[in-house]
Amino acid sequence: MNLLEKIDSPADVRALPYHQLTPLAHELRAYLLDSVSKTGGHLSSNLGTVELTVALHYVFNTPEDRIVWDVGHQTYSHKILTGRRNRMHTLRQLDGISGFPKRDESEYDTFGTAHSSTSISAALGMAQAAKIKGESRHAIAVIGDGSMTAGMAFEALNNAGVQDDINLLVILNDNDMSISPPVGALNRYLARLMSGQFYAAAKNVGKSVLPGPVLELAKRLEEHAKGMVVPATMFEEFGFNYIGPIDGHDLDSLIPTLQNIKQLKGPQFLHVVTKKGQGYKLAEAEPVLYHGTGKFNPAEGIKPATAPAKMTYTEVFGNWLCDMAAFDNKLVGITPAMREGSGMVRFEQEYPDRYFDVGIAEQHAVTFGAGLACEGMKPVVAIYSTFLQRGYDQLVHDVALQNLDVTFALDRAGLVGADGATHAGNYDLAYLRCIPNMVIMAASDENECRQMLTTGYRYPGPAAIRYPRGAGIGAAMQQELTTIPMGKGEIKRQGASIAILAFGSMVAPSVTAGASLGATVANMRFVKPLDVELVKQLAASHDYLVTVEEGAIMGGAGAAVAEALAAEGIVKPLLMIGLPDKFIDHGDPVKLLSSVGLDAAGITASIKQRFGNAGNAGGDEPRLVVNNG
Ligand SMILES: Cc1ncc(C[n+]2csc(CCOP(=O)(O)OP(=O)(O)O)c2C)c(N)n1
Ligand SMILES: CC(=O)[C@@H](O)[C@H](O)COP(=O)(O)O
Ligand SMILES: [Mg+2]
Repeated sequence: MNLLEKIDSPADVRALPYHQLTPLAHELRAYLLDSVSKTGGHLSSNLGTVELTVALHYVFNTPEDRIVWDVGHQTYSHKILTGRRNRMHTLRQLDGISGFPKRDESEYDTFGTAHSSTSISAALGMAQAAKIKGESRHAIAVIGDGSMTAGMAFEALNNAGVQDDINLLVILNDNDMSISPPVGALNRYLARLMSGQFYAAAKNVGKSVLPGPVLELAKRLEEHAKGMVVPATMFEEFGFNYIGPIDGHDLDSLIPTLQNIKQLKGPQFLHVVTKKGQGYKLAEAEPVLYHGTGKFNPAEGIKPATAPAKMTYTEVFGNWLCDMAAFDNKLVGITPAMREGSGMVRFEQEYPDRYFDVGIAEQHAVTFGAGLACEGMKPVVAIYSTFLQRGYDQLVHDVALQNLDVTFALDRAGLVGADGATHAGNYDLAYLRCIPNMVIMAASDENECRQMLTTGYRYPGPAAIRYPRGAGIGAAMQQELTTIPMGKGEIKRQGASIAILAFGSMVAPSVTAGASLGATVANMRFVKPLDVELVKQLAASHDYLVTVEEGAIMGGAGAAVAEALAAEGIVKPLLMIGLPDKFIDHGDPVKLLSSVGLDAAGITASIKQRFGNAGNAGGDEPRLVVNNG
């Protein structure tokens, strides 16, 4: 490890003699594998970008020259080379380094990423700023083939391609993988470019349409071109100077090519071909399995997971989807490139004709579902809460406004842990609740999640069911596809003085807190339509009301209760417990929930702090203060 230990910044990389760059890359890959196997994290994408990272920091004057990484999950080598090698053991842990680039973590992290396909837009902004300020820096966007499938990437290409005098380089890291195998026409196009068919086709076209002397010239060019690259139409049509495809693991290709490109003006597009998992055979063979890993022994590889004691909500969804598909042939399942994460592997196997992975294209996923619903199909859009933010206008404008029958299965609702603030599903209750026609449910356990999915699916309009990342509470599962009464909550425990109105994942800790306080606990189930009668009943029979949700307090479920009380003219002390108005960084999800008071102890403490000991069994006689104003 003697070379890597000398690297505290990219300047140290640039000071190395050229012949030491390949050994450095080898050491970097070994360090990466060792470190991630101990902490967990994104592995196969990082293994695939070792050489590209070394070459970029060697050729460009970082951080003056800006690198924007897309999705940003492949930046561990970048972090190691930019002074964070000794912090890699804290990766994605509370107060540790992020798994994605973060501006407040390092000057070399020029743009915070993690949601895909933002890099070209951001790099273009940086390039334009440099031009306006008369600065000669380069702006480089490194974007994967999966991330290239998002519309935002093409919005940026379209805009950049007509700005001829900027220093912008887009590097397409083409490993022919998303998380799952990539989908769509772009992947086929890139495969053609890589396979050389394009080159061969160009050669044949030359022979068939060129007259004598010009054909002779073409033949000479062809000989010359064999060692070069064949311009690809699409990226050139967007106004970029296209170079590639070149081997993204060969420093002897990467470095001179980047050095040449550095001398060019105007938008440049370099197509590099890499292998996801490069250099670690097990990851090369199974890049999906090694996309996001837990801790494992690299000598043995990731062991098949032993059946967990409790089912995950993702598994509940995946099983429900297959069960409902068997029952209803109008069901179609849609995922924006998250087949594994959303639990749809079995559904694809069993219902391939009704399974649609649309690529990293959340906007399209939602409106594609709307189109299906117009024709009487029953689309289920399986989408992480955070990624639905990408398809928000499509949900409002294309689904809710037309009151179309689309079901949204919102996984990763609430805090997600290691991925941190960019992936937290904290806002869906707030951003959905204000949309007319929406039904919004929050599952309190695995069985209720199944029932809510059925309820939402059978509801003839737009419905969202939110559930957290990870395992449930171990609830017994009913196999029947049963529904729950629309808009109705339920009392989980009867107490006095204090009533806790809990939503979704907060029901279980609220029941524990309620027991210690002698409080009543309601599982509200629906954020919309809210069970207003239950709210009124609890207000009439208790002195104090508390709402608890794993979502932003602002505009969330508690706000719905407050609005209902106000609408009914009921004045009652109300404490709203939920996620505060700040971004919550990465860390262990249990510790994160505790840090914001969203566990039983925290809920109890907040209630005691606000209402004193009113909650002790018995407590004051219930008083109803009605605003007769
Ligand atoms: C908007 C958005 N949707 C989905 C994801 C989840 N996601 C993370 S990485 C990834 C695949 C990215 O593929 P690619 O860009 O080719 O990078 P690779 O992993 O192949 O290096 C996806 C879908 C995301 N980060 N952002
Ligand atoms: C980088 C990215 O966005 C995905 O890989 C994400 O990290 C998946 O999250 P889960 O691990 O919760 O499925
Ligand atoms: Mg890829």
